[in-house]
Formats: sequence, C-alpha cells, structure tokens
Amino acid sequence: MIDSNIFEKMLRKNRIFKNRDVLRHSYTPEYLPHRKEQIESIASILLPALSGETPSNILIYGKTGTGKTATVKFVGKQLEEASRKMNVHCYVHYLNCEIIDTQYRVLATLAKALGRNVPMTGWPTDQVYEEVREAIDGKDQTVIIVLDEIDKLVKKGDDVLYNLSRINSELKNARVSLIGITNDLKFKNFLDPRVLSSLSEEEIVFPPYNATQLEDILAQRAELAFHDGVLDEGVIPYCAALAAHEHGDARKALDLLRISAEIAESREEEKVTKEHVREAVKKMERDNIVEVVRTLPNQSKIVLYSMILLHKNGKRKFITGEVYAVYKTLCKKVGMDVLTQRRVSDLLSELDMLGIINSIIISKGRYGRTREMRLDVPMDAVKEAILDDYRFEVLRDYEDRLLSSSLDMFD
Ligand SMILES: Nc1ncnc2c1ncn2[C@@H]1O[C@H](COP(=O)(O)OP(=O)(O)OP(=O)(O)O)[C@@H](O)[C@H]1O
Repeated sequence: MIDSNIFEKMLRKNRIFKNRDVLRHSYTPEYLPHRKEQIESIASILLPALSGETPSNILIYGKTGTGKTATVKFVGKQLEEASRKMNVHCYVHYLNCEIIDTQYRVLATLAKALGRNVPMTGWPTDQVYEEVREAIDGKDQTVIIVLDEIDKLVKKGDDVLYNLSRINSELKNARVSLIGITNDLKFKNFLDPRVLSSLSEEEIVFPPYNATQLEDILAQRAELAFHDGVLDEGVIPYCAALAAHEHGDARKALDLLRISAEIAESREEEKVTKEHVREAVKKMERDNIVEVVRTLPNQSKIVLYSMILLHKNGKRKFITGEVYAVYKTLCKKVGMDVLTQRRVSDLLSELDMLGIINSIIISKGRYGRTREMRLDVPMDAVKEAILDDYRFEVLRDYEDRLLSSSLDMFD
C-alpha cells in the first residue's frame, strides 16, 4: 500500500489541539476573567480622553503573569474602538521597554508610529523629541503611551520619562497620557521624584490569581485551544493549583497546560492527563536550570562540570577538595586560569544559592568544618549546556581519560 501524504498523516494524528496559538504568550484574549475591577478602574481614568480632556497618568504594578499587559491592551483596544465610533481622535501606543530600552529608541519608535520618518540611530535626541512633539500636536488628539516594563528604562538612567511627563505643557492642540507597567516596585526608588509624582497620579495594583481564578482563565482558553473531551477532568485544576502555588502566575499556568498537551501530542496519545502535567513540570524545571547554566560565568561552568564528572564516576557526595582537584585538571585542558580553592569555594556557594547543587556544612570537630555537596540537576541536559560553548568542546574528547586519570587520587 502506498503511504498517504505525510502532512495528511500528521494532521490525522493531531487530535489534541484545535488552535494552539491561543495558548501562546502573544495572544490577547477577547475576555479577561477576574480583571473586571482593574479594567473598570483603568477605563474610568482614561474616559476623559473621549471628551478631549487629558487623562491622569497611571502606574500599574503587580507580580509577573497577573494580566497587567493583557488588561492594558484590552482597555486600549476598547478605547480606540469607542473613539472611532464617536469620531474623536484617541490613539494608544504600546512600547515594551525591555526591547525599546533607551531614550532614543523610545522617541524614535514613537515618532515612527506617529508617521514620522526618523532613523533608529544617529539623530540628536532633541531633534527626535521635537519630531514626536510636532507629530502629536499636529491635530486635536489624545495619545496614550504605554510603557511596559518601565523599570528597564529607569535602570538605564534615561530621562525620557522626565521629558514625556512634561510634554503636555508644550502642546497646544493635543494631550498625552502615560501608562507605566512594572513588576519591580523597587524601581520607584531610582525615579526622579518629579517623574514619580507625575507618573503615579493614579496607581493600580494587580493581585496574584488564586487557584480558582486560574482555573477559570485556563478553562476559557482551553475551550478555544483543544478539541472536545481531550483534557482529562483533573488537568485544569492541577495546572491551576501548581501555578497558584507559585505566585498566581497565569502565564505559568498557560505554559503548563500547553506543554502538557504537547507531550501528549508527541506521544500520539488521545487525552491529556495529570501524568502529562507532572512531566511538563519536570520539563519546565529542566529548561529553567539549563537556561541558568548557560548564563553562568566560565569558571562556574568548569566547577559544575567537575562535579558532573565526579558524579559520572559514581560519586554521589563530594567535598570541596575533590571538586577542586578535578577543576584544576579541566582548567588546564581548556587553557583557563586556575583560581584558588578559596575562590572556587565561593563559586560553589553561588551554585548552591542558584539551587544547582545541594550542600550541607559538616562539622569535623577539631578538624574544622567542611562542605558536603550533591548535584541536583538533570545531568545530561546540564552537561550539554556547558559543552555547547565552543571553548569547552575539547572536554568532550577528554571526558573518559579525565575520569580515569584525575579521579585516581581519591581512591
Ligand atoms: N484574566 C485573564 N484572563 C485570561 N488570560 C489572562 C488573564 N490574565 C493573564 N492572562 C494571560 O496570561 C499571560 C500573562 O499575562 P500578562 O502578560 O498580561 O501578565 P503581566 O502581568 O503583564 O506579566 P509580566 O509582568 O511578566 O509582563 C498572557 O498570556 C495573558 O493573556
């Protein structure tokens, strides 16, 4: 029998997802359960925009995944819709300051959004600001500028916030209102007090979701994302409970649900079960640790790799001296400076704090104290993350030899 088309075959197997995109971070839902209060507060602050008045600036804060961005985008869309119907000019411009993170970029992005031809580098900042001011004041309009992750802008010491918070005094025809969003309240301490008082004319807090609220959010999204009857009964409550336990983060809850379903799909199973959720948790933890390992300084990577070799050699607990001996050999192999044992001990403390190793301090009576460590990571994934760095590639060939030579000394 001739095999049918590969895509058709794959599509037939895909019985889980009806629309995977609605579980992605980029999707803005049409309806936001449990954010009625926040939606109404923001809308009532912005309402004057529809009658040609200047809305107060708003500072919004709350932990990650509490729906700040989704809510502001939702209200912004509704405002633009209402203004179109009423024939008034209201526009919302959304900027993510994690990406657009300097005064110049903020102004140039705004200028472009307002139809001005400004290059993304090269002009004097004053000139770009002038373009923005002119473009805004070109007609009777209200422009709402949303600065998401506003703390990223402040940390770079930019005074764009100062300029934007004063722009209304230089406008004749138009009005500007700012909405700052952050999950880092400490950033207020770094803010110019004049900017702070202007920006926080109104403050709105987004509390974390509890498990029941997360269940509603997941259920609403699941209806769009999955074919009927695909989710086992306990799956949504389980994802919601796990995410509620970790700061009530809706993004985490949605990720858990999506990854659980992807695991079921990849195994060509017809239902998503709690077992898939448990595996999704492990996968997310593994991915997190691998991400942390990738960003470690090189010296820490070598220290960690030394422990992986010890572990591979059958050792489950090790002390600093043992790690140090392997570390020294590895440093020579990759041509890196050898740090003192004292420094390596500090690096071990850092790895402990990051949760990559587990260590306990053991008292040896009059011989002092020593640190006993165990590795607490998905070994192969972490090893690959370290060896991914081309400078450490060489260790791959040496692994077996290093194991037999450098560990002899502990026998
Ligand atoms: N009430 C809700 N109803 C439906 N989906 C929601 C709700 N709250 C959050 N979400 C979804 O959860 C995810 C995270 O939300 P959002 O990006 O708005 O959080 P945030 O508070 O801005 O987080 P961060 O501070 O990390 O940027 C998004 O996919 C969003 O669509």
